Parts: sequence; structure tokens; C-alpha cells
Amino acid sequence: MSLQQSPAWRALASHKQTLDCVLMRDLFADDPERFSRFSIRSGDLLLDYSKNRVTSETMALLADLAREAGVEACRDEMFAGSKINFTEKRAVLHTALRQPWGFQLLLEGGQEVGKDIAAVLGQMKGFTEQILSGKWKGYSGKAITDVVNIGIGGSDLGPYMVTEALRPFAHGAVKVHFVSNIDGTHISETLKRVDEETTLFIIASKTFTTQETLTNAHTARSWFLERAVDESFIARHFAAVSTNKEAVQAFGIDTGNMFGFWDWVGGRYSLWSSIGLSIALYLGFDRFLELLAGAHSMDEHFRSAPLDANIPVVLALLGIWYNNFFDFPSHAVIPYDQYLHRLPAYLQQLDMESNGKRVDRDGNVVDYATGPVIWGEPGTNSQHAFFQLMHQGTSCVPADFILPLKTQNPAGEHHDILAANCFAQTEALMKGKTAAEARAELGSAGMSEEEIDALVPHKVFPGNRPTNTLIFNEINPFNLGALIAMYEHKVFVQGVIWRINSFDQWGVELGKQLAKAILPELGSADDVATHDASTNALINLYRRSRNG
Ligand SMILES: O=P(O)(O)OC[C@H]1O[C@H](O)[C@H](O)[C@@H](O)[C@@H]1O
Repeated sequence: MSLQQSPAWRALASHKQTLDCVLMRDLFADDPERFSRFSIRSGDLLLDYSKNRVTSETMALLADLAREAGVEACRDEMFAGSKINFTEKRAVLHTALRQPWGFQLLLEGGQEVGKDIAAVLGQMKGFTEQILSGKWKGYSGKAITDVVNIGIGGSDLGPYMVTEALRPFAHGAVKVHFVSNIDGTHISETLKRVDEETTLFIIASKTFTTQETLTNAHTARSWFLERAVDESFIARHFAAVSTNKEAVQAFGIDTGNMFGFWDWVGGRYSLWSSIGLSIALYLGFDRFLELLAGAHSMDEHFRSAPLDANIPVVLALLGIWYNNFFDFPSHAVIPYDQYLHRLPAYLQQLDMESNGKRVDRDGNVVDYATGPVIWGEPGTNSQHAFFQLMHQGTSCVPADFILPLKTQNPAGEHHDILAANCFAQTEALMKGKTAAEARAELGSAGMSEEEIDALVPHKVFPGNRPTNTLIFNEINPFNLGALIAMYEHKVFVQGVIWRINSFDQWGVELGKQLAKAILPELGSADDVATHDASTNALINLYRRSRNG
């Protein structure tokens, strides 16, 4: 049966019509219990979803949709190690990486997952302690002071986002730098800030075939050898994180400095694996374990809470409610915490690479929307940039507002002002401002009736724009782990309901293939004529400029 013909979907479609003219401001006025009815707490995390266009009936019907889609059974299959990434014939076990010590899981084929994870964690712990204590020396006998993580996509976005978010928890012995872009500017500017005698390069690539990462790694290697000269010194300054041992060896990195992981860790789900080595070096190993423990606590909540009291499930269902029943095509994430400034970028990969799919599990083109466009910027900066559209634009953008109760940097009134803005924005988006309210306001400003008539339409806010507010005590490794895992599971639940494979990413391949074909053409002496007219002209323009 097609998804849109399923009983739960049809019930939601007809229920939606009953809500078309309902205003959230009236729902709040009618129900003083609305906040407690529509909020969930898990540990330190509170989700307030009362500012959504939902009633108790909506939430019950949405939970029916999750039940009908078999969300609970699919979730259990993921945790058990079934090969739910069927196009790549892989299990999806990032949750195993944050299980407590002693965890056991035997995979088909004989892999003892818990044992393998513990071995790599032990290796990371030893390495981290050596670097941070200064026992590990660079080629000239000095301790390491700078770590440069070279990776892209999942091998960059997670560690970069987390190390930015947890700056107040830095161990202090090393600084971390992240190089991802193939644009030579990125590596060049980074190399200007470090000294080869005291720098450790981590080449982070699941496949160890990614063009950007290998090119940047070779540039770093040449830069290092120009200064240190002796190739045997590479072992003191280069480490690799990968699933591909042969390629690491071929690059010339000592496999003693290689940290492995496994094909059942997707790139965008890999910060919990040895891809998190730069995080462990920045924070110290114990804090890396706290991050894992926080994620594990969210895994436990996701596995045990009933669907209607399950934070990731509720977030997923609300996303589907707007994406599929209201046709709102995007979703914003607005962290009111400067340390979380890379969270929207991280979530773009997590969500859009996972659920940006157009065929269902049987290979049929879907006739409903799947993953929305995810975007965002920290508050309050975003208020002064794109909130105009959020309040008065023609498209409605549901949004998550994220706020820690405590700041890491108490300074005068800053945090109160930040929090006041966060609460004010969700209130304004929900309530809006009617023409009568705008008129009354303008009247008290002493304007003429004519002036008021002309201005009122511009001053009206339609309101009824949905938001979730996520609050926790403070940003720390544990809470950040829980927050990230929450979003991972939200994305998972949506993928199950949309009947898609959230764990492959074939859509990134075509561009890579074509770039490989175009690269040698850029050096060709003759005009290129094998592409379409636009691509030919652009290549030839570049060629002429490049080749003089
Ligand atoms: O870690 P790597 O194998 O170098 O892959 C890095 C990234 O590149 C790919 O194109 C994928 O789209 C991402 O999911 C992946 O995280």
C-alpha cells in the first residue's frame, strides 16, 4: 500500500483540514496546561513542543503513523546490527560506539563488535595520554602543541562542530585545526599558523580515497618534509583514522599510528568512532567518554520511552507533519549559544545526506516529500539576518530553538538578553500581531488615520509559525552527546516513515565522477568540445586563463 493511502496517513490528511484555521494563540488561551501537555524531559534536556500546530488528537494520529511504519521494530533492528543499509549491505551501528564498557554484540560473519570498539578506544586513550602529557615527542624532541585534522564531510563536520561547542572544556595542551576544503587556501592558511616540529596531522578518511583529503594530506606531507627532511620523522607527526589499512600504508603512515573503525559506521555518524580522535585530543580522553555517555543516555531514551513521550520520535513526527501535510519545505535550527555555531552545518549533512532521497526501499520513486532543507545560524545573529522572512515571508519555516540555561561566560546581562530574545522570538512567531493590534499601536504613536491605514498591512505578523524549544542546563560533553544523538534518531525515524534508506549517499557520486573526467581537460592545449555548450565554455574559459 502506498504511504499516502495508509490509514494513518489518510487520517492525518483529513485531521489537518480541521486545523487549517486554528490559531496556536487560541489553543494556548483555551488550555492553561498546554506547556505541560506538550513538553518532554529526558535527563537534563527539555523539549517544549507546545508552540506547534497540533492538538492531542494530532499527536495521537502522528504516533499511529509511527506505529504503522514499524518504527519500534526498525529501531530494534538497527540496534541489533541488522543490515538496514541494504544498498551497501551494511549494518548501522554508531549506537554501539557509545555503549558502556563490556558491551557485547556478535555480528553475522563473526565480528565481536564490543571487543573491537574497546580495543580502538584503548588505543585512542593511550595515544591521547601520550600526546597530552608531552611524552610523545616530535622529531626535534619537542611536545605536540597543534593538531591538524585533515578530513571532509563526516570526517570533519562532527569533530569540528564538537570541538567548537566544547571550547570551555578544552584540556589545554593542544590546539586543534580543521582542514577540509580542496581550495588550497584552507591548508595554506592553516600551515601558516603551525610549526612542523610541534604539529600532529590526523588524516581522517573512512575510505582513504577522498580526493580532497588525500590532496590536502599530500600537501601537508610535502610541507612537513621540506622542513623536517627525513621521511622517518613522518611517524612522529602523522596519524590516520580510517577503515582502509592498505591505503593508509600506501600513503606512508605507520600503521601503529592508525586508528581503525568499521563499515557499519556511516561517515556522518562517525564522530563517536576514532574519527573523534581530534575531539579526544582537544578535550582529553575522559571528556570524550562523557560525550559518548551522553549519546548513550539518548539511545536509552529512544529505545525505551513510549512513542508519544520520546523526544526524537516526537521531533521526527512534527517534521513530517509540516513537510508532508503543510508542504513547508525547510526546517531551521537556531542555537542560542555561540559555541554551537557549527551545529546547523553539521545537521545539514546528518539530515540532508541521510534523508535527501527520492526512491523508496523498493526502488520506486516516491510521490511525497522526503527530507527538508535544513539551515540555520546562531541567535541572535540570525534575528538580524533572516528572521524577517521567518516572521512575515510567504513561506513558513518551522524551527528548533536551542538554549542552555547557564552560560559558560557570565558577563553582565549578556545571558539574560540572549535568553529573552530566544523566548521572545518563539512567542512572536506563535502569536503574531493582528491588524487590530498593529492599528492600536500606531494609534498610540499619534499618527493620522490615513498614515495608519497605509502602514497597518506592513505591520501585521500572521503568527501561527511553529517552533520547538530545546533547553538544557549547560553545554557540556554529556549534554552535547545527547543532543547530537537526539538528532540522529530524529533523522532515523523520519527515514523509516518515508520508507527510504537513510544510510547510503549515492547522490554525491555523479559530481565526483565528472570532476575526475574534467580535471585532466583543464590542462589540455586544445579547446574541449565533449560536454554541453555551457560546460565546454566554462572549461575553456578556465583553461585559457590557466594556460596563459
Ligand atoms: O571519510 P571519507 O571516506 O573521506 O568520506 C568523507 C565524506 O565524503 C563523501 O562524499 C560522503 O558524501 C560523506 O558521507 C563522507 O563523510
